[in-house]
Amino acid sequence: MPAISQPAPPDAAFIDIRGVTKSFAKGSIRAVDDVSVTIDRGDIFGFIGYSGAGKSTLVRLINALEVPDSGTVSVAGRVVSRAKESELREIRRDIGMIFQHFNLFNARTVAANVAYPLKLANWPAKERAARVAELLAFVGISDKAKAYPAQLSGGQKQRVGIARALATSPQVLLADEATSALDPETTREVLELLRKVNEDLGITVVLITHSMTVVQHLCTRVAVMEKGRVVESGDAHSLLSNPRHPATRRFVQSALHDRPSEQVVASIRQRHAGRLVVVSLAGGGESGLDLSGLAAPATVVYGGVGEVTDRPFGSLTLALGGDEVSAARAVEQLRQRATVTDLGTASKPQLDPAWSISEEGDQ
Ligand SMILES: Nc1ncnc2c1ncn2[C@@H]1O[C@H](COP(=O)(O)OP(=O)(O)OP(=O)(O)O)[C@@H](O)[C@H]1O
Repeated sequence: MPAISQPAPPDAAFIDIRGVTKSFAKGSIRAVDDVSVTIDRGDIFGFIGYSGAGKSTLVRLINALEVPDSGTVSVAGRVVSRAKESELREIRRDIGMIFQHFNLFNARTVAANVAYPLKLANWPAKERAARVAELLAFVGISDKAKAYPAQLSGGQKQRVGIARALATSPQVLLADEATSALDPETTREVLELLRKVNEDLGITVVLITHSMTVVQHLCTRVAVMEKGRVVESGDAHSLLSNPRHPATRRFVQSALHDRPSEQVVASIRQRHAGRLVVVSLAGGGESGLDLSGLAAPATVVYGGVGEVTDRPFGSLTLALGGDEVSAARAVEQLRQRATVTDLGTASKPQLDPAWSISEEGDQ
């Protein structure tokens, strides 16, 4: 291994992005704006956010396809953001990447596509063939070794992409919208394969997605990006079940439709005079939220529930009946069991503007 001139700071995380800014068009587009994120070894870390948020640029900074204007990026103990040309090949061998449109060589067979990085790394032909066979078996397409990409389905093409990205035994796999071109069934299969890459091979997976499904099924940690900045980050389950930033709320809402907009609240109030509360399943324990034994009768009037990393999340809006005192007691009981947002009554509404998601804001 060639000498690497710049070791990462001693306290650096496995992937350590510190104060990174990257602009384009002579500084007029700030694609990544003072971002600091740490990713631990073994994480499945998702960058989420809408188009143009800066996700791809950030990931391209991790494998040194872009150089930051300021800040540093280090991966597995070395600074990649200022690596010399001579070091880049070594660094990229350690960081595999897969793409939305697979980026396969159409004129080469599956086996030749997977062998390509090994050829670049000067592996002898015999060892190359053995490694390719091993990789194709791992991704489950041994029978397609001699096929050409045009003869494969989207899911099979992404399996080839994954096998090729794993060829040189990287420590990190970057996935840029890797399932966006696939149907839901194939998406689930590819997500399972990525989980296997993480669990069986111990590879840290960093993915970019605008899909809640991907985050729900795969990510252990997430960072939400908006306008070049990371606006919220943390453990996937707690962040998605208790989103604080409006961008995160919109993201969860777009998939789960669990929280009523102001307009929906107004329409619910026409049918229910009592107090409305939104209870998040985040605090409801591993198995869900117990609604039994409340001091006031509770009617579910809105909500959405799903799973993240095999634990329930989402929220339910309840209309509490009975008198004011029993409703207040029921709210206290609910607060013992879950995170509660009190929307008040029609005569005393308490809608927190920061919490609410207007129809306009939904994307
Ligand atoms: N090479 C470039 N030259 C000029 N502008 C760029 C370049 N790369 C990215 N940008 C701009 O930087 C901003 C962030 O782009 P980026 O692709 O990182 O966002 P994204 O969140 O990945 O979005 P998408 O999901 O659409 O790819 C956008 O405004 C984009 O147009």
